[in-house]
Amino acid sequence: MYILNSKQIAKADKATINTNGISSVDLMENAATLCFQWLHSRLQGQQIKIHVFCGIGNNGGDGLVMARHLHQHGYNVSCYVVNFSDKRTNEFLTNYNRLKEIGEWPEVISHENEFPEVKFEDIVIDAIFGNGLSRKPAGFSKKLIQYINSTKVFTLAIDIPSGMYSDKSNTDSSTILNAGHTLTFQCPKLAFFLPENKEAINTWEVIDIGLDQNFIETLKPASHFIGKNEIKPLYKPRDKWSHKGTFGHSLIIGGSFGKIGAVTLASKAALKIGSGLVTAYTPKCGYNILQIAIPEAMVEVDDDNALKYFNFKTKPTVIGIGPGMGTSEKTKLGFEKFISENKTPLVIDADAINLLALNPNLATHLPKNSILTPHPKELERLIGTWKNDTDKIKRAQKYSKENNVIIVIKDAHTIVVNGNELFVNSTGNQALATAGSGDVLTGIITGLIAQGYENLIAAIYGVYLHGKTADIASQEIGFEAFTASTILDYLPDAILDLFKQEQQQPQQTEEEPEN
Ligand SMILES: NC(=O)C1=CN([C@@H]2O[C@H](COP(=O)(O)OP(=O)(O)OC[C@H]3O[C@@H](n4cnc5c(N)ncnc54)[C@H](O)[C@@H]3O)[C@@H](O)[C@H]2O)[C@@H](O)CC1
Ligand SMILES: [K+]
Repeated sequence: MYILNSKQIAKADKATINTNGISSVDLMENAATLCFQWLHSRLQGQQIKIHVFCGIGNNGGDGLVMARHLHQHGYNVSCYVVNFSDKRTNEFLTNYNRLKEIGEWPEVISHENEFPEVKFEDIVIDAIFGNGLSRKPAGFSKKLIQYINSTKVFTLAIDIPSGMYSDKSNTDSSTILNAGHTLTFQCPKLAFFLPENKEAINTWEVIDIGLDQNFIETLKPASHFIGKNEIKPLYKPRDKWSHKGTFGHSLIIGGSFGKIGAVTLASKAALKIGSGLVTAYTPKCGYNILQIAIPEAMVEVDDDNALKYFNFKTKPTVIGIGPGMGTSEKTKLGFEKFISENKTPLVIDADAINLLALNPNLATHLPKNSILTPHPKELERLIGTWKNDTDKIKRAQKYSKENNVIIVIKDAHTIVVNGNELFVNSTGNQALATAGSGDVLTGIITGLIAQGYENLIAAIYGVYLHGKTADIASQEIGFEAFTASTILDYLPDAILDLFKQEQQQPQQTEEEPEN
C-alpha cells in the first residue's frame, strides 16, 4: 500500500473529483459517513457524551458530517466550531448548513474561556486539523489540544491527529492531539511511524474513500507500507529438482571472546530461512561453540579472541558481517582491508556499521546495494545526529544515494531506505526488544540473498518475516519470554502464514419474523 504525502493526497482528492464525476461535498459525505459507521457499529446507540471538535477547513467539514449523523441516530452529541480563523471552506459551509437544517447549531469556540467541560468518560471526535495543517497549532487551538489531552478522554481522530503533519515533523508534541484511535483516509501517513509521534498515534486504520487509483499510480509514490499483500508475491517457490547448491552459500563473519552467540544466532537464522550452505567465520575461541551449537554449519577461524585477518577460504554467495565482532584496533584494520578488497554482496550489521562510521571513505568501496541494518545508535554514528525524525529519514536517504546502499532503520516500525524510496514494515512488536534479535535479522536477510532474492527484496521480506514471528509468538507466549531464539522457532509459522486464507467474518443474516 502506498504512503502518500500531503501534496499527493491533495492532488489525488482533486483528480478524483475532476475525473470520477464526484463532487467534493459528496467525497466528504462518503468519507465522514464511513467514520460515523465505524463509531456507530461500536457504540450501538449508547448515550455516552460525544464532543465533536471541528476546525474551519475540510477536516472540520468531516466533523460536521459526523455530528449530523450522530444527531440523526439519537446520540448525545455536542458539536463545536474551533474558530481559529474567519475563513471557511465551501464543503465546511455546506455541512454547517446541513447541520443547522436538522435544528442543531454548533457552538463556536473563539477563546479558551469557551472550552466545554470534557470528562474522562466522554468521547472526543477530533476534526480540528487534517491534511491541511500548515503550521503548528498556536494560541487557543493549541490550548484546546492541550486541554483535551489533559482529560485523557478517548479521542477518535479523523484522518490524522490534529497538529500532526502527514509527512514532516512537528517536534512540539504539546501541540499535537493524543489520539486513542485514528481513522485515516485512503492510506497510512508517514508520521504514524515516527518514534517522535509515539504519544499522539496509538491504533489506526485506513478508511478507503475511493480516491482514483490510476491517478495515484501516475504520482509514482516513493513510500510504501509493507503488509502481507506486498510480501506474498515475493516468495520464491522451491523447485522439486533443486539441491543445496541452488540455495547459495551464506558466510557469517563476526564474534569475539564472549560474543560468539551473536554469530551463532545469525548463522542459525541464515540456515533456518533456507540458505543452502552456511559457514561461520569467527575467532578461534568460537570454533567449538559453533561446531557444537550448529551441526549444519561449517566453521572457519581467524586469530584467537578477535578477528584480524579476514582470510577465509570459502567462496560465498553473500556475506553477513558484524554481529559480536567488536571494534578492537586489529579488527578495525583487518575489516578496512577486507572492505576495500571485497566484491561479494554484503549485509552489514552492528560493529561492522560502527567501524564503517569511523572511516566514512570506506563506504565508497561497498558493493552496490549492500544492506546496512543499524539500530538507532548505530545509525546516528553513520549519518550524524538528526534534528527530528524526518531529518533522520532525509539523512538516511542521502547516505543511501551517495553510497548506493540500502539502509534498514530498525525501530518499532522498521523502515527500509533505498535512495528516496521508503518501505515501512507492518509487523513486529515489543517482544523483539531483546538481545540478539538484530543478529537474527542479519542472518535472515543474508540467507535470503543466498537463495537468489534481490538485495532490496531480501531486506523488505526479511524484516517482514522477522517481525511476523513476534506477532504470532506473542499470541501464544506473551512478550517477556520471547528471545532471539524464539524468532528462529517461529520462522516456519511466519512463512506459512503468507499462504493462510484470512478468516471470513460470518455474514449476519436478519432473523425471519415469526408468523
Ligand atoms: N474533498 C476533499 O478534499 C476531502 C477532504 N477531506 C478532509 O479534508 C482535510 C483537509 O482539509 P483542508 O485542506 O481544508 O485542511 P484542514 O481542514 O486540515 O485545515 C484547516 C485549515 O486551517 C488552516 N490552518 C492550517 N494550519 C493551521 C494552524 N496551525 N492554525 C490555524 N489555521 C491553520 C489551513 O489554511 C486550512 O485551511 C483532510 O484531512 C480530510 O479530513 C475528506 O473529507 C475527504 C475528502
Ligand atoms: K483531525
